[in-house]
Amino acid sequence: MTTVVGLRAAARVEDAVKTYGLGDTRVRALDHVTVEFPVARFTAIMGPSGSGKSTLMHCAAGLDTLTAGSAWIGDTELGTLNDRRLTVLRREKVGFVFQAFNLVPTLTVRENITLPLDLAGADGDQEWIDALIDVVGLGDRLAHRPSQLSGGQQQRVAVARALAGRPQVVFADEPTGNLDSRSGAEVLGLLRDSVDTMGQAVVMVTHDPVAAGYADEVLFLADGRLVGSMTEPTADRVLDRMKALDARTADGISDGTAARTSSEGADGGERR
Ligand SMILES: Nc1ncnc2c1ncn2[C@@H]1O[C@H](COP(=O)(O)OP(=O)(O)OP(=O)(O)O)[C@@H](O)[C@H]1O
Repeated sequence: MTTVVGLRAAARVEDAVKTYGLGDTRVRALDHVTVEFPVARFTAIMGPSGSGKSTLMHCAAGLDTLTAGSAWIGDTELGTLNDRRLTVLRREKVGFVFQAFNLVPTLTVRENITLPLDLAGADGDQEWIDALIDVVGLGDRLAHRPSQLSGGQQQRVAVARALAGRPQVVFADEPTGNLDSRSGAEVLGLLRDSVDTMGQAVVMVTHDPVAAGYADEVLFLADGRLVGSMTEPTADRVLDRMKALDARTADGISDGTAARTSSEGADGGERR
């Protein structure tokens, strides 16, 4: 089992198994995965297509349920919550950033940013909201609707919205997938800043080695298993590792020993 010495977990899954379908069509999307997402750390999840990245993120974020094992946000095990309490926990403790921005088209920029707080009936910390608006650089666009913004600006609104309620953890699913490289860099810089200056926990699924290079640690999945990790990643090193994983997947190599332990993961991948 993975252990993170001295780092508090904002979210974690333990011995997570997720299967889809029945009989011949049964797919094991997660195969006994144990991982922690610490406070004040930016974790990227990478792996070949179909390796289980989205499934891991969705189950860790309470958007989907595990077949076996447990998922936790802070001290709360998600499997113990009914639908209503799970919805409240997601609203109060989790921030989401999606590839497609998912802003509400009829609301202004400011209304989109404060939406999670408004839904929770909370006033929020206005100073904090103003600071966020400042950081995302959209102070002169607050009365605009999303359709009046560029893709990069829309995603910056989405990041501000995810951070508005100071959630326990932010999950970002391909947040730069629809952006050009400059806008992508701005969004990744914002996520990075939220980790460095606010101690935010950020978990990001990405196919992009450059995006993964912004993280503190990259976790690699293959065939539903955690097969390695890399701390202090660079785009080049991540790309090399992905090439090796893709080759391994293409060869159909699955040696059954992929579940990671704390000392596994090349490149000094032991978790800090
Ligand atoms: N709702 C579903 N029903 C059946 N099988 C599913 C479902 N969702 C995912 N799967 C299967 O589970 C496995 C993992 O899928 P997942 O979407 O988590 O992979 P991924 O690594 O995010 O892939 P990609 O990089 O292509 O988005 C795949 O084999 C996929 O076909």
